[in-house]
Amino acid sequence: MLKSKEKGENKMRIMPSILGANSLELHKEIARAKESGINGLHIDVMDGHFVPNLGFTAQNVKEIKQNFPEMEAEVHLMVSHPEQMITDFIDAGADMIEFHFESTTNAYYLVQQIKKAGVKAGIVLSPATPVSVVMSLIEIVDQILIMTVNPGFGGQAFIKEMMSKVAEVAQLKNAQNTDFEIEVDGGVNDQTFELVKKAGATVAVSGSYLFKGNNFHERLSRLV
Ligand SMILES: O=C(CO)[C@@H](O)[C@H](O)COP(=O)(O)O
Ligand SMILES: [Co+2]
Repeated sequence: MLKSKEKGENKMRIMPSILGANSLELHKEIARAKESGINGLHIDVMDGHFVPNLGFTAQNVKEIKQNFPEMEAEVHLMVSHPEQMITDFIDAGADMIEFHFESTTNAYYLVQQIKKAGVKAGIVLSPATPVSVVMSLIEIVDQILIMTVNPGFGGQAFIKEMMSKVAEVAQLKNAQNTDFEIEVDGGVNDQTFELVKKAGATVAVSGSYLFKGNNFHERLSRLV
């Protein structure tokens, strides 16, 4: 993709992670985000194997899209063998599927498969994975996600050392004249957001910070 010309104020996009929401009131929680002007949701999928926790399913994604068709559904796969699952999430209506580089032996092929279905593809790097692994993918991915916590749970502390990786990806993006989003996920709140923005991220996932308070809108406005 060619780099877009427009460069004004770097207004970041916020993707609320519904893992931080009250699961018994998911419809209300998503409506709360929507009323605050949110147009996309981050949906964590876990298999109890790649990470020691369980998350949302393709059926959940389908129901979210049925109830909130205008919300972009960004699916974060934290599973072993993501290639065995992408069809389910494509059929469920996912708009973006991102999977961990560490979880598959053929990341390039998987990105191709996702994109062939008309869905955006993202690659995710866990904290220990260096940025260099994405070199062969930057021409074809829509998003690179730098994890700012170890994957698996919401509510963890932000790893600020990951900011050098975000800056490295931002530099690569400039140098290569390619266009993709740079996302961070984990521990993003009103204390850490500025670091993320300064490092060059364009999208930030935030779960517990946004959902655990009783004023979603007020918390969001402290970020953007
Ligand atoms: O993928 C993950 C965790 O593995 C995230 O999407 C979390 O759900 C973000 O939650 P907070 O750290 O913002 O509470
Ligand atoms: Co996530």
